[in-house]
Amino acid sequence: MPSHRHASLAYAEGYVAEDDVLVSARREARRLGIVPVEPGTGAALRLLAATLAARAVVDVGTGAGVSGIYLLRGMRPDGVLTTVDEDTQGSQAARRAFADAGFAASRTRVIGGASGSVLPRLADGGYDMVFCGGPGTDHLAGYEEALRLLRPGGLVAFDGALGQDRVVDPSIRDARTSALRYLHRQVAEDTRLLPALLPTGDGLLCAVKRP
Ligand SMILES: C[S@@+](CC[C@H](N)C(=O)[O-])C[C@H]1O[C@@H](n2cnc3c(N)ncnc32)[C@H](O)[C@@H]1O
Repeated sequence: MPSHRHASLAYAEGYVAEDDVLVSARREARRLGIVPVEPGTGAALRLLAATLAARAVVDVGTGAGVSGIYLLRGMRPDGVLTTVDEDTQGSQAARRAFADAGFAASRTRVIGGASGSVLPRLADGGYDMVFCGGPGTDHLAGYEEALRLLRPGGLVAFDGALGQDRVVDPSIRDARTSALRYLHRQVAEDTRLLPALLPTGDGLLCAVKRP
């Protein structure tokens, strides 16, 4: 790797500056022991939501609302973010962060519960984008649900896809890393999808559902 590669990646990660609302949501996440999306990943999510002119987005793993704020900032002004988390403290912090960011309560559906029980209740083909920001071990289930939830031309994105740089090391075979490798293969080979693995943050695996 060229000598400045790491510096370039760090530069890219911080390229889009975060405002006070995001800094405060990030601080609250840290206080609650939640790991939010990296700034570069957030900027990518906002970009993707804007490119889709997204009106309906699912955020799996609300955390303290950092990914949700980025998504809402990319969505259409009348768009609704459906965000799911089983942790009530994080969800309360996210509600406050969305209000601080100036979003009306009608723009968010903050649903408490495990993704495995909430996602099956959401409408088939009703969403422009699904962001899976929960644990990598849940991504496979998220992948199956996302294909059902997305409209044709919609996009799914998985955070943490590089598994803290463990995925590229073939000697590492723990369950989480193996599950991520399996997800990579499934998404790459799925003829219904057009994939790309973006090396932002801990890796953002994206795929568009072919129209
Ligand atoms: C990495 S954090 C998400 C951070 C958030 N996307 C952000 O950028 O602020 C992962 C979140 O997933 C939630 N989570 C983990 N397993 C879950 C499950 N099975 N169903 C719903 N939420 C889950 C955790 O409570 C945690 O808040």
